Amino acid sequence: MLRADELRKHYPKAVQAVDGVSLSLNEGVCFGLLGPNGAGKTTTLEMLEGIIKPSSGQIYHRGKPINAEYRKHIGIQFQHTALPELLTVKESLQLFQKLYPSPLSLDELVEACALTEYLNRDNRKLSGGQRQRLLLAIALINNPDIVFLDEPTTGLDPQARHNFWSLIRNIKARGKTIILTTHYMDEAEQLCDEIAIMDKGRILVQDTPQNLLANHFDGVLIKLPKSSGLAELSEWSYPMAIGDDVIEFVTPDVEAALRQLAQHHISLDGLSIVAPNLENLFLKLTGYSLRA
Ligand SMILES: Nc1ncnc2c1ncn2[C@@H]1O[C@H](COP(=O)(O)OP(=O)(O)OP(=O)(O)O)[C@@H](O)[C@H]1O
Repeated sequence: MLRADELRKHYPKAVQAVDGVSLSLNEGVCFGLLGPNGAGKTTTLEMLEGIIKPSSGQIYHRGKPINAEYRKHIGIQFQHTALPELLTVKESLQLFQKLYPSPLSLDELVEACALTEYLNRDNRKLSGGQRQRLLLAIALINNPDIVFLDEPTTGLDPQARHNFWSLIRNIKARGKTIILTTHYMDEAEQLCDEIAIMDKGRILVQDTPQNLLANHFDGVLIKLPKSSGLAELSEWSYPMAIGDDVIEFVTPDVEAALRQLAQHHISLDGLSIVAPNLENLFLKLTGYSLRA
């Protein structure tokens, strides 16, 4: 559906924002682009959307280099969009419908984005979650093949985020290819078939979340409070990550690790055993903690 070869973007008097990104996305996948602030996600997305030109590299849609036609096949939900003032949700959708030769009907948009209750509400009175749903409906108006979502749930409360996730799943079930950026690792784990983690303009890893975790972690993560004294031990088999309050290590053999802790008289109070998740992987690869 979409392929990018060796995309680079250099801004004058600035860093190399994107430094050789290649991607290949099949139809119907949900692809997540993750990375710390300034990693180059938005720049990559804007090149894939055809909004900015790469300094070098090429993008192909269904095997052909992208051109003016491409715009007709994509929908974009921008991170920051000003909605028309003094209009209701219904009037806004009708306004955007006029921009396209064969837009989706109001009923289809309202159903896809769960907007029935808010149709007659003034745009300015929408909550964060309702606003994002309207912006998603606007992105879907031309019935695109590919939908781009730039941090679609940033700033939403947990319930609104979960509601938005179910809309994205519905859109995916309609066969759309979805490309999203996010700072939320649980969002990527929930929604994405494939993810790429970027840093400093380059893709560090790209695969399914399951494969990435299986390839980077050999076992489970054991966490102990720092006060357990584990950090002070001179003889310990597993590499430890020591945080302000917590010590973590990965082990393929939980029983052996627990036996070792007991032999060293380390208290197991507050011990937890968890499966490593994308957040642990992100920290391992980039060394940054994530913005909430
Ligand atoms: N128009 C521009 N002119 C100059 N530099 C830019 C421009 N846009 C982005 N940059 C720089 O390019 C780099 C990548 O920025 P980009 O916005 O793509 O990162 P990001 O991963 O989307 O970050 P965030 O998560 O904060 O949105 C940063 O160093 C940024 O300052």
